[in-house]
Amino acid sequence: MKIQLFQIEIIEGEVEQNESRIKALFKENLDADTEIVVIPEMWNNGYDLHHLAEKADINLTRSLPFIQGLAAKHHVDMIAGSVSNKRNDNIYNTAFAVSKTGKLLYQKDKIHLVPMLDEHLYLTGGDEVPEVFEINGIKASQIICYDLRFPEITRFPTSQGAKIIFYVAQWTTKNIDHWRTLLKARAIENCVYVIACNSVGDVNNENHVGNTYAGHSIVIDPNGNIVEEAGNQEAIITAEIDIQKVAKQQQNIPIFENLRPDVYKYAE
Ligand SMILES: NC(=O)CCC(=O)C(=O)O
Repeated sequence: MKIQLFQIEIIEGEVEQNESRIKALFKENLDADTEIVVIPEMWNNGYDLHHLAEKADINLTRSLPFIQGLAAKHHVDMIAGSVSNKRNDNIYNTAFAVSKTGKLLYQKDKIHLVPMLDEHLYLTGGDEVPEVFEINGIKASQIICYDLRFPEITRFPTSQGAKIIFYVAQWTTKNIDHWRTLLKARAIENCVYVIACNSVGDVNNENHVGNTYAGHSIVIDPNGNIVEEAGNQEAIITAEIDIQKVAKQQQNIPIFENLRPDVYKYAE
């Protein structure tokens, strides 16, 4: 199965510009036999957090039809990154996925808000754990950026049978080693494919000047091997994955048979 990741710069506060860019990439860079396209976190406004009250989407009324139109036109399933999204007087960082027929396959809010980008000052965290859903006939789940640091929330969909975990991100260069190490760990500890799409470009959030988004979008197989990885500039990753490798790895290392939730605990 062929998957493409669009590692792009998100222009902060410029929804129309970001939409036009994504549209153009579909026209110019999508391979005819690609089954799933992945785009980064917060692709509508980026981290233009001061203006989210005016600029965030409202209950996906703009972003969802935009992605549905692209998916249907290009006949491809979409891991549609995430967008800033107003709902019930709160603003969330909402991930979603759409099928090639335009069906909304999945929608969840980022749970843990990233203090290093002041997200917690402007957004509301979701309170539902990511779950498994089916995309292109394969069980998968979709997790947003900083939530990668909390392994429990990957374990839930993988224990439900997810074979691919998609991470959508605007992860910064300060912690690029964490990005690569944690993504590898999630693949190895769950024996699944990890497919992670990051952005590039400067962080313009005024409290974080000098920081940049790190790129290094990556596809990692269930044994922790890197299938494809981008550098720190805009790039399209094209990767072929063999989903049978998940079952083989889970037979070789039967972690899901050996789980002991009756023993695991947290300190109060
Ligand atoms: N957008 C994010 O959640 C950024 C997370 C990040 O950079 C990190 O180090 O964690």
